[in-house]
Order: sequence, then structure tokens, then C-alpha cells
Amino acid sequence: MNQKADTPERAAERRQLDHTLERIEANLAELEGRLADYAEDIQAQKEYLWTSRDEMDHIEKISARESIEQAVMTGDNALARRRKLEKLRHSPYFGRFDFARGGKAEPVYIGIHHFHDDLAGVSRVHDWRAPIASLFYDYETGPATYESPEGPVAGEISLKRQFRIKGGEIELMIDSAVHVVDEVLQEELSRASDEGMKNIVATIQRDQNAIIRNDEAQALVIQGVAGSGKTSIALHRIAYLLYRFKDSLSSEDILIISPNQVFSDYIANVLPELGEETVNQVGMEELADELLDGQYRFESFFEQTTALLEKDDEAMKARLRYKASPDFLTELDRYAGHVEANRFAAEDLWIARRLVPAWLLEEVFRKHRHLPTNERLKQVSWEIERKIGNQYNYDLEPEERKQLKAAVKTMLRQATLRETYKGFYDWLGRPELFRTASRGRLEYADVFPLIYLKMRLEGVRSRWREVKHLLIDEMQDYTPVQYAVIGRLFSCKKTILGDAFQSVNPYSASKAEEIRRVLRQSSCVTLNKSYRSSLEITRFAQRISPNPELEAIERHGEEPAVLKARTRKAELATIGELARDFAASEHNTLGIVCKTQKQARKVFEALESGEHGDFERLQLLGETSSAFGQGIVVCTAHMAKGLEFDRVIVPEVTAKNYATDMERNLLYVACTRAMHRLALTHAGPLTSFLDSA
Ligand SMILES: Nc1ncnc2c1ncn2[C@@H]1O[C@H](COP(=O)(O)OP(=O)(O)OP(=O)(O)O)[C@@H](O)[C@H]1O
Repeated sequence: MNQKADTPERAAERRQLDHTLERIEANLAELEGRLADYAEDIQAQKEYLWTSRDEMDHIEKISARESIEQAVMTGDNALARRRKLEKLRHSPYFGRFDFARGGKAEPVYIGIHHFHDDLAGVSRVHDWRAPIASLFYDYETGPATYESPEGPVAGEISLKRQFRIKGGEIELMIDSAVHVVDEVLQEELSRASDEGMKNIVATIQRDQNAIIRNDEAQALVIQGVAGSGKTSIALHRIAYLLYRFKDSLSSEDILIISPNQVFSDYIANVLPELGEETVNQVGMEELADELLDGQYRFESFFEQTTALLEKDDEAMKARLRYKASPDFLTELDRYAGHVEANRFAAEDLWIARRLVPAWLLEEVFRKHRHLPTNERLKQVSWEIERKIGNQYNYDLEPEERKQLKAAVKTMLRQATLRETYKGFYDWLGRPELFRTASRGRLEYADVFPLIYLKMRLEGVRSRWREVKHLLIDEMQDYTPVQYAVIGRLFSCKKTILGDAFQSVNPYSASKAEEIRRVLRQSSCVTLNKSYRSSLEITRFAQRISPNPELEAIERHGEEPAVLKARTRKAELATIGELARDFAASEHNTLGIVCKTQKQARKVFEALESGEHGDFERLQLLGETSSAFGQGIVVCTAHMAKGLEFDRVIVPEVTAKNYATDMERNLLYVACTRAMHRLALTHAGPLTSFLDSA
């Protein structure tokens, strides 16, 4: 039933919607009144506190302040409810199903937020995260069961209906008896992109729902093909967990490790749209810098990838490959054990003419291996002093205490962390595997191994220790050592997602299985259905990096175009033409995705020069960019990871520019960013990756 004509069902739904909207308005009006009362009350209490402050004693003042705080909190809750009701006013729900538990079927409406009609004392719309709402995502008509806090509830769904309601009007209404590869989803996917990532509550698919609502896995590893909704699902999962565990989990307890600032900005809107606060986000490099107390300068992941693309340095590749291998972690562990066993050369010690045997010093030192080195030495001295006290019934004089501390300190074989780390490669008999990057910095591949060693030998400080749920996106770009550090640092639950086919740096990439080996107690799920791109674009990208498991959504668009130009200048003119065509279209975002930053800069400069037209919203993304915007975005495939655009242009798809496996991956990432249109340009022999495309 799709027709706009006013069928009896549609008319009934229209009445239902009007009624719901009236009830929302009534609740809002009542809330406005209460808010005004709260404001007045708070003001009056403040005035009273101020004018009576001289007559009040300390206890009375505290109690008056507490009463004001309480009133402010009540007011804040009312404000939050108002925000939700105002949102519901535009679109109170997107789904309905009629569910019978034995008796008569009752309609259940599902929306982005719960709407409890406080004035009538009834729930009119259920939050999409409520237990009963899972029926909407998991079943069509027929027998159905959901898990309530009291146990499973079985019944029968007799009707399932989807809506698109905007500005209080029903734009679309569809009954679905069969599975939801439906028109609503198709419509959602064919629309032009938004400012950033959007919520997908109305069209979450069954397998996606299972991931969102999985609240058991200690570490959930999601391997999903490009455009399978991994990032969207991960964010909806966070919103779900915040709802499900609202008494013990708040947005401050959640941390996202995100690939870069632009990505952080791109996803920043999803949680607020779902009615939750934004959560903390940190980049791997920022995390590394914190764990190293800002004491080491190091190359960035972006620089490492750029160096790999710009220099064909076999020795560097060998270093990266080794440091990303599971073997490396095993060896590093052995080395840490070796250093630990040999770093404290205990000797018999005479203090105040009393003997402290070497074995005792050794034993006490071992016992405190979890402490940072300085703390540990302090602890050894203190404990030995206590033992002298007990054993010999003698309290050390200040001078003797100093001697003890100095003697314990000299037993430690002092070496800086960097020296100890460098020593690993000598110990291994492969000193060539340690190289310094430009300006004396550490190579990026050495940063996390160094942190790992620090964790094992000295301990680290981190402001993230209290995190209760960790989300890691683009998991394929992190090595086993990085996961080992993460595993030690975060004992909380984790959601880890990515796609092995989209590694921008294959020399240090991880697959789901490898991650699982490092992070114990993890479970793995796979998503093979791709939603982002039209069927034509997905098929085209599949020829670059075939994945037989991938299932493309049946949504049609234009065939991707491979455009040959005679010269480089002519190629830039073609890009200019495509950009002008975009600017005149209904689309909002165009990504021009290049292989390297240098290439991106050239295209950007050509478009900025005005020679090819006047482009209002034109942006070049670099390593330090922090915002994702609409218009034309010129960037590298590395930066484009995780993002999507209505249209994508991939310049310089020549045999020279796209030749290695790494370049094949980058080309794949670039093409899979396109939702509706894709064009590739070249002024030289075409890359063989597109031969069959
Ligand atoms: N169930 C769904 N309903 C509507 N849209 C969906 C659904 N699942 C995914 N999408 C859309 O598909 C696109 C890709 O989603 P997302 O970016 O989360 O995928 P991804 O797997 O993280 O992609 P990639 O790995 O390629 O970066 C987004 O536009 C998202 O809104």
C-alpha cells in the first residue's frame, strides 16, 4: 500500500498522527508552564539565599544551595524532555506493528525517542531501543518473540507498517509483509548526502540489529565490506548501550579511537541526533603521545603511508612488515621478560651494620613489578627499611635511610626507554630493523612497541583508565602490538570494526582473526551487504578488489566513467568540467580522491585558480584538517577512509600511479566512497586494475 490516495488505512493513520501530535503539543504546553515555574522558583531561592545570607548558619547555607542544585537538576531534566518532544513534533515515529500476546493485537509505534504522555499516563511511542522495538527490526508478519527484562515474550505480528513523516506530514506509508529490502531503505539510500553521517533508525536491517543489541560480547570485532554500515551500526550500538545500561553507563564512559579529526567531525552528529551526548574521541597518535608523557617525538601514520607511496624503500617495508607480525609481539614479550629479569642487579647490602641479603632485595623488587620504576624503587627502600625495623628491631637514621635509597638506586641498570627499546634489536641480532625517522624522531612503527615495553617495564599513566566501552574504527590499520597496548590499557568492553580490503597500509595491517588472537574473549561478526553505492559503482569497485562474499544492494545509477585525456592539462580540464556539473546538480558532496597529498594539492590548486570555474565551497583536506564540509572536497584515499560523497572523481588512474597492491587498495577505497556517481580520469596508459573494469 503505497498510494498517496486517502485509503481508509491512510485516513486512520492520519488521524492517529494528528492525535499523537496533539498530545505532544499538550505535553509541551504543560512542560513550558512547569519550566517557567522552575525558573521562578530557582530565582526566588537564589534571592532568598542572598538576602538572608547573614542570618543563615553554615548548615543552612549548604542546605539552601543543595535545594537550588536540586531544582536546577529537575529543570535540566525538563529541558531535555522538551528537546525530545520538539524533535518528535516533526516526526514522532517511523514504524508501527500490531502485536498480539494471546488476546487482541495492539498497535505499537516506534520512534527515535520514547513518548510517554505524562498527562494521560500512557506510552504512545516506544524508543527504537526498547526491548519490544526489536520486533520491528527482526520480524515480518507472523509469530515473533522479543526479550523483555522479565524473559522472552512470544506473540504474533499481524501488521507491519513503515512511515516517513516530516514536518508532521505522512510523506510515505508502506505495509511490509515480506522482508525489509524495502522501498523506504531504497529511498533513504538514493538521497543526496547530508552534512555528516546520518542516523539509520528507520531502516536498520536484521543482521545490523543483532550487532547493535549484542550486549554480551566482551570485544565484538566487526569485519564488514565497504559501505556495510559498520560505522553507523557502531554508533547506534553506543546509543543502544547508553539506553540499555543508563544507570551504569554514561556518555563520558565511552571513548572512540578514530582515524582522524575529519572523520570525528563527520560522525559527530549521529549520537546527538539519537538524543545522546557526544562521546570522547581520541586519535591513535594523540593516545600514543599521552602514554609516552609527551617525551618522544615521532612520525605520524599519515607520514608513514606517504613515505611508503613516495619512496620505494624495501628496507622500510621489511621493518614495517616485521613489526606488524604476531612473531614480533612474542619476541618483544620475551625481551621484556629478559630486561625485567636483568635490570636489577641485587647485591648483599650493609646498612647500619646490618645485612640485607641480595635475594631479599631481588624478591621485593620483583613483587612490585606493576609500579612505575621510580615508585618501585621507593617502595623497595621503604619495605627494606620496615624489614630492618622488624628483623633487627632498629629504626634507620635519616642519613642511613638516604644511604639505603642511593644503594637501591645503583642496583638498577639505568637506561632510557629508547635505549632499552633499541637494545631489543641488538638482542634479536637484527639491529638493521631500528631506524630513526627524519629530525631524530621515532618511526611510527616503533611508537607502539616502545609503549608496550614501557607498559611492561615501567607502567604508563592514562586519563582513559575509567573508560567503560571502547570503540575502534578502521581496525585494519592497527598492528597486533597496538592491540596488545589497547588490551592492557582498556579492560572494558570493546566494539572494533573495519575492513581488511580497505587497508591503506598493507605492511602494517590486521585482519579480524589476528585481532582476536591478541584480544582474548572476543567474538567476530561479518557484514557482507553493501548499502552505500549504486549497484553499478559496487560492481565496478569489485573488479578492482574482488570479494566473492560481497552482496550489493539493488539500487541503480549511472555506470562509472573512465575518462581519458590527451595531456595532464586536459585531464585537469575534464576534472573542472565534472566539478562544474556537480556544482549545478542537486548533489551536496563531491570527493576528488587522489593517491598522494601532492597530487591532491595540484588538483586543488587547479580548481582554486578559477581557470575551470568559480567553486564556492572547495576544500583541501590535509593531515591537520579538522572539519568535514559540503561542496568539493579534495583529499587522499587515506583521508577519505570512512567518509562518503554523492559523487567521486579519482584522478590519475594510470598504470604508473596505481601499480602495487597498496595502490590497488587505495584505488578501491577511493571508488567505494561514491554513493551515486563515479568518474576516473587519466592522461597516460590506464592502470591494469581497471583493465577489466
Ligand atoms: N540499514 C541501513 N539503512 C539506511 N542506510 C544504511 C543502512 N546501513 C548502511 N547505510 C548507509 O550506508 C552508508 C555506509 O555506511 P557506513 O559508512 O556506516 O559503512 P561502513 O561499513 O563504515 O563503510 P566503509 O568501511 O566503506 O567506510 C551510509 O550512507 C549509511 O547511512
